[in-house]
Amino acid sequence: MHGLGNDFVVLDARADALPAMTPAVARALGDRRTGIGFDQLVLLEPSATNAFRMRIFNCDGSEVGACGNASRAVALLHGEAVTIETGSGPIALEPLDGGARVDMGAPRFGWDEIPLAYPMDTFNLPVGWEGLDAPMAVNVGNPHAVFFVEDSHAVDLERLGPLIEHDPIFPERVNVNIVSHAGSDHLTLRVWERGAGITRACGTGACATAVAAIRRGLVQSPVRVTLPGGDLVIAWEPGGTILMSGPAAESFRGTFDWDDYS
Ligand SMILES: N[C@@H](CCC[C@H](N)C(=O)O)C(=O)O
Repeated sequence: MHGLGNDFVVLDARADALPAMTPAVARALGDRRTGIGFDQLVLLEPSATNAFRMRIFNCDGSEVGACGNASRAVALLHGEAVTIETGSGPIALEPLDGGARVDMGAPRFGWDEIPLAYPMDTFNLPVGWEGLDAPMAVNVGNPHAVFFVEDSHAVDLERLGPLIEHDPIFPERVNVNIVSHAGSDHLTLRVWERGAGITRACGTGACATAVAAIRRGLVQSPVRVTLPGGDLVIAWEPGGTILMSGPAAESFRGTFDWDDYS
């Protein structure tokens, strides 16, 4: 499945259990030349607290708490409104025609909630990397640094993305968002994803970016966020939860032999 070209392999183990997923199996499946290939692997499992549980693995094998685009894909697959368990708490999915709306929960801004290595002002982090300065740090189920620039396409994200992702001030690494202001309710965004690199779209990146831009007074909710793969609409009022709307699609279904990857 994919959401704006951010692509996923979705394994549905809600009714029939699969062998245990490990970082090594996720990495092997995620290899675009020797495996199936994806930005994220999504594993659906039974849940003790909600309708079912969604686990998310980046293509480097790391397990993470949230994925906005995959949440819309899972909403489409499930086909009816449902609240599910994720590593970062429950989220509410509502399928729409050709996509979904997801309540991603409330953003968090505490330095230890991002998390950062030590106390810092998360509204304007007092740090910079070669001209990329003073990002806002936001956790929307996963950690994001949001940099506002004049022209997001002029930034060498391929080179700076991994530098920032692995900077020791982010002990759990970070997703890197480069945003330019396109209008009073419109932003343009490119994302270097933690554990996956540059993707065509990042749903949580769009959420973190819209929240950061609203907090800085640059735009008003709802915000249209244009990513290389297309547009998402993000609604958020301070103190509330984030509503993300956008498309999702199924690409194909198939089978593979687990033994080839373990
Ligand atoms: N593609 C995603 C985010 C996936 C997880 C992220 N790379 C992380 O490590 O936190 C999205 O659509 O939100």
